[in-house]
Formats: sequence, C-alpha cells, structure tokens
Amino acid sequence: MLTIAVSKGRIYEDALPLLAEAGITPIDDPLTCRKLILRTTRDDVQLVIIRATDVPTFVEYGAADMGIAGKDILLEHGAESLYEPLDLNIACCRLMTAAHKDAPPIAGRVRVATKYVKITQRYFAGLGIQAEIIKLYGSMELAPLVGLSDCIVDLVDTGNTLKANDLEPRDLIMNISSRLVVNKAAMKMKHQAIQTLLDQFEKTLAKRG
Ligand SMILES: Nc1ncnc2c1ncn2[C@@H]1O[C@H](COP(=O)(O)OP(=O)(O)OP(=O)(O)O)[C@@H](O)[C@H]1O
Ligand SMILES: O=P(O)(O)OC[C@H]1O[C@H](OP(=O)(O)OP(=O)(O)O)[C@H](O)[C@@H]1O
Repeated sequence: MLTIAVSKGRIYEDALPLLAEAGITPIDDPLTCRKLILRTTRDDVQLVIIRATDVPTFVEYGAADMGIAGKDILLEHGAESLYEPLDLNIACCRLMTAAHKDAPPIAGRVRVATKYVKITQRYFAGLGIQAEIIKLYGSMELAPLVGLSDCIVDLVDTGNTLKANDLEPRDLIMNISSRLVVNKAAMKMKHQAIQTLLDQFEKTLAKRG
C-alpha cells in the first residue's frame, strides 16, 4: 500500500486531475466524509488530506510514503531529509515582501509579520537588514494596517488581497509551486511502485507542457 499525504485546500483541488491521470481518484469525498484515510480507485493507494504544514512531517517519519506540498512549506520546514523528485507546477504563486502603498522602502530596521519565520530571517539577513519577526498564522495583510508590523512576507497570486488592503508587493523572495516529496526509506523499500507513479506523473506534466 502507498500512502500519499496531500495538503488540503487548493493544492488538493489542483492535485486531483494529476492523481486521476495515474488512476487515483478518492472514493470518499473529504468535504463530506469525516474519514481521515481516503480509499481510492486504486487498491494499492490511499490518501491522507492534511494541513499543509503537516505534510513534510508525515513524509519525513514515513507515516506517508509520498506527499504533495508547497515549496514555501517545504523550505520553512527544512525538509532536507526528503526526496523532491518533481515540481508539479500547481498552486503557483510568489513569496514576496509587501507593505502599505504609502510606506517608505523596506530598509534599516524593520518589523515583519509572517508565518514564514525561517525563510524571512534568512532573506533579511542576506540583505543585511535587521528584521524583528512577528509570527502569525494567517491574515498577514492585516498587520501593517493596524501597526503591528512595517511589512509582511506572504504569498501573492493575483495581488487582489494586497490591493484590497491598500498594500503593494515589494520584493520577490521566490516563485512557489507544489512539489512531490518522497520518504527516503520508502523510495528504497517500495521502489517499483513509487517509480511507476513518478513516471505517470511525469508523463502527465510533460503533456501539460
Ligand atoms: N493565493 C494562492 N495562489 C496559489 N497558491 C497558493 C496561494 N496561497 C497559497 N498557495 C499554496 O497553497 C498552499 C496551501 O495554502 P492554503 O492557503 O490552501 O493553506 P493555508 O490556509 O495557508 O494552510 P493552513 O491549513 O495551515 O491554514 C501554500 O503553502 C502555497 O504553496
Ligand atoms: O494574491 P491573491 O490572489 O489575493 O492571493 C494571496 C492570498 O492567498 C493566500 O491566502 P489564502 O487565500 O490561502 O487565505 P489564508 O492564508 O488566510 O488561509 C495568501 O496568504 C494571501 O493572503
């Protein structure tokens, strides 16, 4: 049996067509069913749909053989112990700094609100900017509006959330997409099954161009 951990929400939605091409369609719908392990149309594959931040942990410990998670989450987690064989090119967005449209350029000493503490620390240290980082778990855009921080580090896609809150994107930290990660022991022990699945995903991605 292969267990694949998938981030719930937009990654799960975007991953469904890719999984379907490999013959994997969940039998149970996670939106209506309270079951945490989902059976699929393939007897040898089951899915666990979990919080994005938990995916690397499940795969690292071998609780899941493979996982699908955003590069943002993988970098923040520090998932060096995982194989990352495929960029799935789904849930694409950008990790950026952003500030109020009338705020001065980010320089000197700044307060930054983010849920990406490690990435942010590394980024500002690289620029030689002294950053005080305030960890938040969501709605980062609110922080500069209420004086909690000078700027934020968050994901930007359409830019609508920033715009709606009088913020503007400033610097690109990195482009983000979802990656397929594999537990190293599983890669050896279940090599045949995993490699076949990787080949199937790769074929679909190549077709998509
Ligand atoms: N606006 C976006 N456009 C495209 N991809 C995004 C966007 N926001 C987030 N993502 C990607 O989807 C992943 C999951 O984001 P999502 O917003 O679904 O979960 P979340 O609400 O941040 O997670 P949590 O369950 O921890 O609250 C992110 O890690 C990122 O890789
Ligand atoms: O540029 P946009 O297209 O507006 O997308 C950016 C927004 O998307 C993500 O939030 P999400 O929708 O996941 O909400 P949450 O982080 O509060 O769960 C991200 O944290 C931004 O707030």
